[in-house]
Amino acid sequence: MEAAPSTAAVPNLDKVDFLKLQNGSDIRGVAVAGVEGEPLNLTEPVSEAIAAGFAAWLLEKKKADGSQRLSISVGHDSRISAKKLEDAISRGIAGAGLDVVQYGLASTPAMFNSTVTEDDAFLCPVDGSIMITASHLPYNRNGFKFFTNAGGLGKADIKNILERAADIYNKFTAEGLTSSKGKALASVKRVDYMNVYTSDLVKAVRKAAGNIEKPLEGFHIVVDAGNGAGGFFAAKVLEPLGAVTSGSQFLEPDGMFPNHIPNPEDKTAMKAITQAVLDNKADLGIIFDTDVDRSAAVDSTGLEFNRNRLIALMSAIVLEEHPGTTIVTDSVTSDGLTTFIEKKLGGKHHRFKRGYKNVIDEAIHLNSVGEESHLAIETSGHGALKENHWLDDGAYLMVKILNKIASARASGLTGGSKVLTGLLEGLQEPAFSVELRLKINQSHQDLKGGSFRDYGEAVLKHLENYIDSDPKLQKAPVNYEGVRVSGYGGWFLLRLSLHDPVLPLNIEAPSNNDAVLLGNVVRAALKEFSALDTSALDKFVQAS
Ligand SMILES: O=P(O)(O)OC[C@H]1O[C@H](O)[C@H](O)[C@@H](O)[C@@H]1O
Repeated sequence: MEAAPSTAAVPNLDKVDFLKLQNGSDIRGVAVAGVEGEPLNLTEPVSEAIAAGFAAWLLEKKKADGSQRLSISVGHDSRISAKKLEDAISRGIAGAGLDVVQYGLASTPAMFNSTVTEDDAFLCPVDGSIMITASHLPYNRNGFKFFTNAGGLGKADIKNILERAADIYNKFTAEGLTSSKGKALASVKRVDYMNVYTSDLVKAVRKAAGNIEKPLEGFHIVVDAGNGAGGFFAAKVLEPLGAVTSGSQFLEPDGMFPNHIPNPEDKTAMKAITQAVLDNKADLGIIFDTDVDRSAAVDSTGLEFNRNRLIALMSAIVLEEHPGTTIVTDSVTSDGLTTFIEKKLGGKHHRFKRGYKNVIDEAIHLNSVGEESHLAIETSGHGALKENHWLDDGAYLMVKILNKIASARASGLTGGSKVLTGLLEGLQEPAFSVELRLKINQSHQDLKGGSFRDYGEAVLKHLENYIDSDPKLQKAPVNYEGVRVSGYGGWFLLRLSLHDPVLPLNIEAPSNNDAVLLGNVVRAALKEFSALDTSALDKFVQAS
């Protein structure tokens, strides 16, 4: 970083400092100081510049000619840095001459929805939208997700915005920053958009149940929002539909996340909602991540509908509506899921890559080339339906589940969540499954100054050749990511992480012993790669 010229209003930053904030199709950084080794990089001026960069990108995209004033909605999750970043973002947008519509506490899917809602009274549709969130990451982080009515922005757009932001930032003057404050005060409007969004969810369930006002009457459903932004689901969705929600927990927003990480992939979080269901003798439990684009559920016996089971459940629901359709998932899904989707449900399983944007884009692509697909879903709990604008929406996934129990009730079936559990009949689940994350040491001499991605690719290539020489192992005939191999009654997948210098290794097998045999194959194949930290794998095979 260069020294700041004395006239600068902000410390000087290079373009690369901005580009480091990119995390796939999101922006992520440190917004709260005080954690050792994690210096602040998502400051207020940086955020203001990023918002101005988005505004400039949007003006160009929409070819706005000045006759129409564009507007951008801004929402946030429960993080402690939310308010200051909301102000900074608003200044960036207003400074660029666009209107700002603040929603306050909101969910990521609701923000996208505001670009497609037709409702003048709520200043909708907006032209663009920004969600301030860092999903399930620790309290000191924050970030941004951007939307237009075409969906979430992709990687190339984010890079473009960050490049613009770097230029804008380095031209900030003290007067400019002061004047953007004035402009923001004048052009910010506040709207209770979550009311519109939640009433749409309520309408969807009522309609699916045959226009019954309270289709969930008699159901006891507990919600765990993990102190993120999803608490609205109990009072604004479930209760108007007639459900009892007592025993729901951690609904109050608290950016220190004092109870558990709001993340349906987290074991402690799943344990917490399961316990709440059992303690309250509830029919169903629902859990969200911080910004409500991911979710999972729990049936009345404590069976978790997350990961492969959530995909199986959603596939069963979607395939009833669209027989034969293709279900696009991420790469770490079980073999049993493929059998279930294809043999039991009569659909097609397209096992693609990890990353919610990847699976959604792939489903859109399949439709464009004539293969019908209605569901794109990841084991992480991200899921999107064609009928819902391919919007990655954890709350909508739960609405589909509620529709199922409400319509079962309407047609005279009793038994609460049993109708859901019944849909999973025939799903084979592995007796043993594990994910081990093998780190690449980026400063190791073996990288020879190259990127960790190049090194990771070399590891994968070597593993692939190694497998070819072992007749007990078979490479997956169709595979889009990493090296997936069957053997010893199970399978493993080694792939590059989407963002980190890590090779995640997933193993599923009929027993712990078989999993160790598979682990040993990988260990033997990788032993010469000294920049790869295989201690997690060593520990796994030695302990077993
Ligand atoms: O590749 P990994 O490190 O396992 O991370 C993969 C995950 O990254 C992010 O969290 C994305 O939001 C997820 O959609 C994706 O599944």
